[in-house]
Amino acid sequence: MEVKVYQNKTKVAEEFSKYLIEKSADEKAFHIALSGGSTPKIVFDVLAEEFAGDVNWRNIHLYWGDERCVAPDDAESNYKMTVEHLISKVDIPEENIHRIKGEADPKLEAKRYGELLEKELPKELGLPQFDLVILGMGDDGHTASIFPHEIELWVSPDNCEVAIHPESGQRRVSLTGRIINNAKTVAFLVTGETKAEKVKIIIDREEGYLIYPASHVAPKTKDLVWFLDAAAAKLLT
Ligand SMILES: O=C(O)[C@H](O)[C@@H](O)[C@H](O)[C@H](O)COP(=O)(O)O
Repeated sequence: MEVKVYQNKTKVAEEFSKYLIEKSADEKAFHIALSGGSTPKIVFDVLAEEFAGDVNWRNIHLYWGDERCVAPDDAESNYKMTVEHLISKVDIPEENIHRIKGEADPKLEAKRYGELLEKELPKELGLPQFDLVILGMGDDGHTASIFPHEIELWVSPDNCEVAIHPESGQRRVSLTGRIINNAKTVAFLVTGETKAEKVKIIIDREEGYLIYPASHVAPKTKDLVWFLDAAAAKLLT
């Protein structure tokens, strides 16, 4: 595991953009699962506005680590956020975009998306393998849409599950641990002071850390990188 700390969100976005460019430089398909939330917005803006010319978008295939069960034009949609902050600004072929259909029946969509991963992604150890999974972490230590109150979803035998947000009750389709931990690389993008406590507990594996889904992110390749701003990293020694 590698922990990279930068002074602010913009610097995190810039350094992650450079990291992505380096990782995806080979002339072959690069399959990425994106996260939702507010941190990626800044990263996508910087990537699209400052580094777009350095990425071979024809090789980039976008997927989502989770999606809210809403229409694709709903303000809550991770897909809509990604279109606004990234996809609308770069020359990525439409056929390279594999959204989770938030408007569909959640159970049926979790099944469909799980089958899509089997079909579209290369296999490693018999499971679909992403080149890169980008994750955020909630203040409660959730990641993707695996929340502490449903942590058993992490070990589901399926590629995707239907989760429920603990406060809003909103349903979501989420990748599960078997896919996330089968990725070649996992990058956490975590910023802001509200994350500092969980970042410390999880990275330093303090007592009780396993109740947080983010603590179960452990790619078999060991290639796990935390991109943090100083605020989220402030309790790390
Ligand atoms: O759909 C989502 O909301 C995300 O996938 C979620 O897991 C997010 O990454 C965390 O909630 C952190 O969000 P912030 O980046 O806004 O802190």
